[in-house]
Amino acid sequence: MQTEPQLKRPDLFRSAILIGGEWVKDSSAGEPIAVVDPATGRLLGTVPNAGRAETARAIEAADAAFPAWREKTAAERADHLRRLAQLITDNKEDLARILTAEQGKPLAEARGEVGMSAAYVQWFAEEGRRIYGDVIPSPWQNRRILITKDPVGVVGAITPWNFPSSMIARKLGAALAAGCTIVIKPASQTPYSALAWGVLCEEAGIPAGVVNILTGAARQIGAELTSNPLVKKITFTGSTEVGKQLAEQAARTMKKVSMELGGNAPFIVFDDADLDRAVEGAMVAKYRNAGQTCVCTNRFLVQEGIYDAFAERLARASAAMKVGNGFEEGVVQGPLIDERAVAKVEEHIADALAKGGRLLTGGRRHQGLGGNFFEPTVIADATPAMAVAREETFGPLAPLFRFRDEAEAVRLANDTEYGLACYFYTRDLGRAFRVSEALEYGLVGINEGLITTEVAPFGGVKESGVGREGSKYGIDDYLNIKYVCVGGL
Ligand SMILES: NC(=O)c1ccc[n+]([C@@H]2O[C@H](COP(=O)([O-])OP(=O)(O)OC[C@H]3O[C@@H](n4cnc5c(N)ncnc54)[C@H](O)[C@@H]3O)[C@@H](O)[C@H]2O)c1
Ligand SMILES: O=C[C@H](O)CS(=O)(=O)O
Repeated sequence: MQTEPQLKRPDLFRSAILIGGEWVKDSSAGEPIAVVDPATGRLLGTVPNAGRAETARAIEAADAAFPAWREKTAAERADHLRRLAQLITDNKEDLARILTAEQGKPLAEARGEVGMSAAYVQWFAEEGRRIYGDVIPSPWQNRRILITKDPVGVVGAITPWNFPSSMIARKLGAALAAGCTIVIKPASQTPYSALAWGVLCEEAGIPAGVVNILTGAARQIGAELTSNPLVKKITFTGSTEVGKQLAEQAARTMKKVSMELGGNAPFIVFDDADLDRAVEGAMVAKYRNAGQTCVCTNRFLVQEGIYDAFAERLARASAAMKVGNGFEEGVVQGPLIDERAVAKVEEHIADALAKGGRLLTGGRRHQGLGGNFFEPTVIADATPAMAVAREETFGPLAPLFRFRDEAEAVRLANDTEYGLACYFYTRDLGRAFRVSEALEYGLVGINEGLITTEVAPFGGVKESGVGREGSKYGIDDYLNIKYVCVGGL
């Protein structure tokens, strides 16, 4: 039995894909895909299983829509994006309920994600009007040098299940503001948030073909997006493993790529830290979205002088968290996305305990709830030999590593192929600058555990990806720079 969420606007809950302004149920890749509520296991509905044929049609529709969309003025495109941002805000409750139903996060977090989504769209509505070029002093008397920035064209976007709305906002907002058109493939676990975006894009007056949304066979859709010569850019958010595959595929037709990939965030607590602030920051940096965010702390590095006090406080706060269905009042941690995610957390815990880790709280599937629910877990005496030191857990597991001095903390923090987010707590100003400058990461939180905002560049270094989303930098990846030399003057 289908149990779609209760909405004020049931029309936002779409089980069809959007190609060239048409809602269709074509499924050339096989049977429609079942979407289940990760909290209850109940069927929410099915969505089309699109393959290469539908993807090629969507790319052609985006290509056909590109000339007229790019010819609009930046102000005209901004009007559409502002209307979209307002529609997202006006429908926040329904969009949040769809998000919690398919992804599981607590409703309060889902509302926050939808709010962030509107903020990204609003931000790029404004940024699109500030795509400035240059006039460069010419080295020649009779020539002038002009620099313009042009939209790249058709964009292929592939997004993850953990932030099914805001990961679209960061891409769609920048792409459309730049004058590009887009084909989006959301994760099969969470398609409904993306399809609701399609409804609101239509209501915002965005012309048919500018935004196309496909659900279906990831490999087939990805293969078409990365190989079709009409697609000029690929923007991907997801695991490093898949990101590398897509970048390799896209290289064969030299497409621009933006890659927002995996992380292994260290959270460093120095002896001089404000302990209350450090614990408060640790809770949000670890347990947001049940630990399923790319910027979640994966390793706690705690200086030996404050180690026991921090460990005791973090374990106590973790044990006090209310775990349950995201629709339930007061719940602060929902289910993990699926059985595979639960198994990975269990593997990391078993490995840590087998290698000398000491369990302080949690450590197992939630005894009362079962299913995909997992107890917030803190393990002390973690060491670099453990899997959690190198692999992204992507769940509610907090391993505590001990260090002696600043140099060791920096060495441990940087000892990873990832470089997305990191956090550290100190009240020493000199240390704040020394450590921030030494850490090899794209995002640094000093005495803060939640730093994402649309006004700042989001992205990583090393194997956490390339490119930046949000901020004044986020639109650059959707533009080509053109040098015009005007001669014979
Ligand atoms: N850096 C960021 O901003 C950011 C944000 C969210 C998630 N992530 C990362 O994403 C991962 C978790 O998300 P996930 O499990 O959805 O990642 P994933 O890489 O498994 O999937 C991401 C998207 O890629 C699609 N996909 C998978 N294999 C594909 C293929 N061969 N060809 C084309 N598309 C393919 C999926 O269907 C999904 O839409 C974590 O590693 C997390 O750190 C990073
Ligand atoms: O999972 C990755 C998201 O980018 C997290 S955030 O909400 O943007 O910080």
